[in-house]
Amino acid sequence: MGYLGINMVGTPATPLCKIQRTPSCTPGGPKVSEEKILVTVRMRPLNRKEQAMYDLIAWDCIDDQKIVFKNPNHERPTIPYTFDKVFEPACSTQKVYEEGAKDVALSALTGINATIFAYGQTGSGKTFTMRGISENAIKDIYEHIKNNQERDFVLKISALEIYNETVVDLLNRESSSLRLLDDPEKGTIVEKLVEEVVQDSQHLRHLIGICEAQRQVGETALNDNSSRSHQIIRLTIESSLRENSGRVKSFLASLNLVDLAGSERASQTNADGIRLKEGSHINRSLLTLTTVIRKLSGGKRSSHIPYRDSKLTRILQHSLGGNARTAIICTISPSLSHVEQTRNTLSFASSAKEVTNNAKVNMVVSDKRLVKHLQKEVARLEAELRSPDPSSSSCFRSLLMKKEQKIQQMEREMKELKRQRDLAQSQLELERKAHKEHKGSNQCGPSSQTARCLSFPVENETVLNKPISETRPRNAVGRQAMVRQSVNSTDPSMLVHEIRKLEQRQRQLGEEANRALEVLHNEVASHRLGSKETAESIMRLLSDIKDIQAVGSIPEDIVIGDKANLKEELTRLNSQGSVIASLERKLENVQKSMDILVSSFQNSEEILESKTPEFKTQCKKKKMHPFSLNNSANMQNIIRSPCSPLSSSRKIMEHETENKAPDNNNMVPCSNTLPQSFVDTPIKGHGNNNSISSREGTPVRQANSVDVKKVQRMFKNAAEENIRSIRAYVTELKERVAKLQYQKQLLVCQVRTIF
Ligand SMILES: Nc1ncnc2c1ncn2[C@@H]1O[C@H](COP(=O)(O)OP(=O)(O)OP(=O)(O)O)[C@@H](O)[C@H]1O
Repeated sequence: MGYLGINMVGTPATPLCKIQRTPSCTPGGPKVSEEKILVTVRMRPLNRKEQAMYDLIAWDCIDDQKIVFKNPNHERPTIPYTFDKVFEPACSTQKVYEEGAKDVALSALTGINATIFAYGQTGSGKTFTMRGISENAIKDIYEHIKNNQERDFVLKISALEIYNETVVDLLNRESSSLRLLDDPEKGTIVEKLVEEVVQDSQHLRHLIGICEAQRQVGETALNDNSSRSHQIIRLTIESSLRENSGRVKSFLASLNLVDLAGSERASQTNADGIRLKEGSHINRSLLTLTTVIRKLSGGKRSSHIPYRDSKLTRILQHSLGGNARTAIICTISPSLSHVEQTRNTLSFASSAKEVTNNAKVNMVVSDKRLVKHLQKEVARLEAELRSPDPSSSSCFRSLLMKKEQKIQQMEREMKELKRQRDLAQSQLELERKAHKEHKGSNQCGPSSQTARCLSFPVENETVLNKPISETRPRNAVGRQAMVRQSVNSTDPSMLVHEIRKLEQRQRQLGEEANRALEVLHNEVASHRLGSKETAESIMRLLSDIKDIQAVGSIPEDIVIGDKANLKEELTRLNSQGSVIASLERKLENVQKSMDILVSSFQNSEEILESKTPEFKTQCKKKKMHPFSLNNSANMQNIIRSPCSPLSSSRKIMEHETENKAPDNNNMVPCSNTLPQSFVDTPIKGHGNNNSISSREGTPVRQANSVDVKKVQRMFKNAAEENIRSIRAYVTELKERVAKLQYQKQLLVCQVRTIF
């Protein structure tokens, strides 16, 4: 015997979520949803013992549904019992099955639980009837399977007996008492009850035979072969149908074939000892069964139903007012001697027929194809998670890296664009300020012509051509902005560059001043003007300016970008502050010297004019101070200078000298690095003192026929204008030095903020 490894057997109750609550039509029967228990009564014939005792038949089956107690004495009429069917003693088991069990039994083939009871006193024919019912059911079940090839049927069988309130597995006799467990969906189940798959009808019959053989039997006064236990044979039938959609619908139901122990009282069986004990247990289960039936029949479903008072009622709970179709065949003895037991049986049957069950089709809907597909998909995903595809992961990784690189590049571009925007904004601001300053500088004064002759950048021209009071704030803002830009760029080279530019400008100023003083010296010397002290003063000025140039020179070994060198440079610049102040003072002295020269020149003229011709002649003969006025050729040079600011004097001379023959021997080239007033004036010792040059390069011969007084007046005017020009130039130099000093101080302050 092969057992299926199912440890628990209960009334089939598929999971609620899988049950399709559709009314079903049992084979040959109506649709079922709610119905009362089918109760029939079978009366056996008088057995041999009863016949031997001349026992009377006390019951009469007046029709197929009514049975009535025959009153032997005819004292009073009795009320017949009415049931679904009443089978007289001559009725065959086949007919009992057909009319009292078949419909219910075959419900299990369509997913409806079914239970067939045999209830009656001992020896009334319960076992006899149930054997016939089982046989017919097996035959019909397999006939149905044979006629329904489109469905797949699986039959399983389990069998137990309840003996003295102990559950015993009839298919595994070696097992001990089985426990009953409560399952939320299936109800009461029997733990470890063997359930075996049935191969065919013969196999089923064979197994049922084994169960019969295993059952507890004993001899009683009423039955030589009395069953002393309640036997439950359970057939579980599962039928499946494959639909075109791939879904599978399965019916799952059980058929309980129950052969109860005898319901007689112990006294009636003359029981004592073991039989008495058996009877008490038997009666306990039967008493509970009766109580349950009576309560269920009274319509008291809401009240407590004592299913749990006996193992029999616990196991058969679904069949008693639950999800099952139930048929009870009450077997009775016809003999008058057992009339009371028969009355009890009929009373029980009368109650049972009032019990209503609520049978449902137990259908399991499973989409095996879908389930298989999902299972495969899950398995594939799990495998992929465990060992991800290297190609796909590397592809994702490289894609991610590319994205990150692109993001970084965009961030860099954004940063650069922001930087360029900020730079453009600052440059625009500087340009705007420079433009404003440039506009202001276009309104330059009389000295602009001289300033433009200097080789300074336009920016400096702007500064230099403005009065200090006006240019300082603007210049400070522009310079600060430039230095701020240098600081912001953290480039020390820009600071050094700025310092060097200032130094260069200072040096250029010094050179200009030097040349101016040299010209002045020559001029004074050629005119024999001034005193000896004046000449010495000018010489000292020349020497001082040369010293300033020497001091202002920048060491060439400055390493740009070196902080230490920058600090040294800063110190040096600070020390030059006093030098510049000194220069400023000396330029003031130059100014004073100019004033003295002018006054001395005027005095000389006055003295000269007051002298007699004799004195003039003496003067010509006498060798005078180097600054004597008898160098008329140099006077002419100054007067005739084509670039001199004194254009009126030049025009006069041109007018006076036109139609004169040219002299090619006294040509002096013009220089572009000096103010025109000085460039076009030959420096003494650098050319022929007796020659006269013009801008056009046409030599002018000395005119001896010109009136001396007129010439002297012309010389006087020209000298006065030249000296005024020199004085204005020196004044400009003074202003420029002051501006440079201011710029340098500003730059020094800005450089200090870096450190
Ligand atoms: N309808 C019947 N026709 C002929 N014989 C029957 C009929 N019913 C029962 N018998 C016979 O009566 C005897 C007792 O029957 P059975 O064993 O089935 O009684 P029982 O109710 O099962 O008793 P117990 O409860 O003690 O097991 C048997 O020998 C059986 O053959």
